[in-house]
Amino acid sequence: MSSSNPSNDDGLHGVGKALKHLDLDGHNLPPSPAPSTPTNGRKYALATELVFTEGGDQYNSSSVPIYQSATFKGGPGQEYDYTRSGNPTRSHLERHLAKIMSANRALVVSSGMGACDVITRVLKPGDEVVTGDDLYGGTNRLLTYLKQNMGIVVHHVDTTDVEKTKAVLSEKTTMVLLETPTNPLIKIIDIAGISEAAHKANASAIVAVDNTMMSPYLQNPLDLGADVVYESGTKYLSGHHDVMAGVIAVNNAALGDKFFFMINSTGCGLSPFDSWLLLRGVKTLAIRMEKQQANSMAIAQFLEGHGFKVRYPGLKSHPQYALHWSQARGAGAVLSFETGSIELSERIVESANLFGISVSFGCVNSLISMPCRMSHASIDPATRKERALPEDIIRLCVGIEDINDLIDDLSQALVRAGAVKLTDDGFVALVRSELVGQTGQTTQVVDEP
Ligand SMILES: Cc1ncc(COP(=O)(O)O)c(C=O)c1O
Ligand SMILES: N[C@@H](CCSC[C@H](N)C(=O)O)C(=O)O
Repeated sequence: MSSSNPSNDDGLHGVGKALKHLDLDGHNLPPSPAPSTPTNGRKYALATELVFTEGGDQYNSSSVPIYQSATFKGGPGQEYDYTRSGNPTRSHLERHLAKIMSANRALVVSSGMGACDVITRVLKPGDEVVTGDDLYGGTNRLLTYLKQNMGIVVHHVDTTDVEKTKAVLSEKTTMVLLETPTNPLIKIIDIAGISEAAHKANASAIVAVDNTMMSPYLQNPLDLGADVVYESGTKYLSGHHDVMAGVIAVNNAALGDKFFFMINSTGCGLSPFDSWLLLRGVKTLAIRMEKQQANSMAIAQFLEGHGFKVRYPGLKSHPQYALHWSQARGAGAVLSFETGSIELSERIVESANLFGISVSFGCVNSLISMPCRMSHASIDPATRKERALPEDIIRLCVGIEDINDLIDDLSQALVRAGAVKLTDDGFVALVRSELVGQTGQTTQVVDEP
């Protein structure tokens, strides 16, 4: 790896020149692992930028080296002294992510919830947060903790409705925290509309968007007026369920510095090896996402075509189809559907074979889960009811397997679970009145949301 000594910038790889433009915060960084494009913004199409990195080390390594070192020798003034504060492998990943997230600065931490923690640490007692009524269970849990223990006022509103959201925004609003599509109800939030309203109510309000469901390949909230975008890198960015990570990206340098301060102070920066794994995963994001969405669309159409109520923004029946496509470039690969009965949903989930029963999404393997029992179990039943989260909802997180195998697997699970009745043309979902007492099971029909 080149040292910070300018005499080593011999121009052989153009690294010395590129450096002048490397850091938009004005830091004149040494030629340690450089991003592929020496400017913020992209030179190539996103699919190309995802794979295009130039390490610039002295051996021209094709893969960025893992600097598995806690400390760096040298003394004051050097760029890296201690991995909690900074590490070349992590820096390379951060610069690469900034480029693909349309940001001036990206920071990587040890999980998506770690990212949410870093962002919400800027809040002070008395500050007000406006957020949605359908949120990942862990985010809801952290916000509830802040409300109950840290004196933060948290408003949960139906953020699909800009007018209802405006009604709770005020000069006291310090942060607006959005998810779109939401997990697990796949509701769509107008990022530009709410960002504008939030900044009108309080010019210094921070609009933070959890972009985990879409990834930077499909949606760039910073381009739509958000101040912060964060993601669970555990999902699409890495893609193989072999690493936990969180990513935060901003254009505002002061905000970036505040988040870096928190990361260095609390020690949640991503480890060198996990940074390397995430960088490797990001390179295949485009190809994975294309295949996962194509499979998801086919599955959504299959389920809807057989009479199930499906929530997926790729379907024209999605109530916010137009809004979603006005701000995103694809529908993603998470969909949910209802059966009318918790027991029936359980039997479907247990009858699937290729769809593994697991929390999380964004992996190359397909997954099936019941959010109320799994990812969202930390939201108490009364709150779930209040927020119209159907107890029977099944979430499918679609992978890259062969689509015929996935549809066969799902068909068998639906038939084995007794969720469908056979017709001359194949099968169709049972309607609620047909569910009561079917196949001798104790099937309790859940209320229509
Ligand atoms: C939408 C969303 N945001 C954030 C997180 C938190 O990510 P992590 O599990 O990496 O902490 C998750 C899932 O865990 C999620 O589904
Ligand atoms: N036991 C975990 C559950 C993780 S859920 C992971 C993911 N966000 C999903 O939606 O499936 C916890 O309590 O956080």
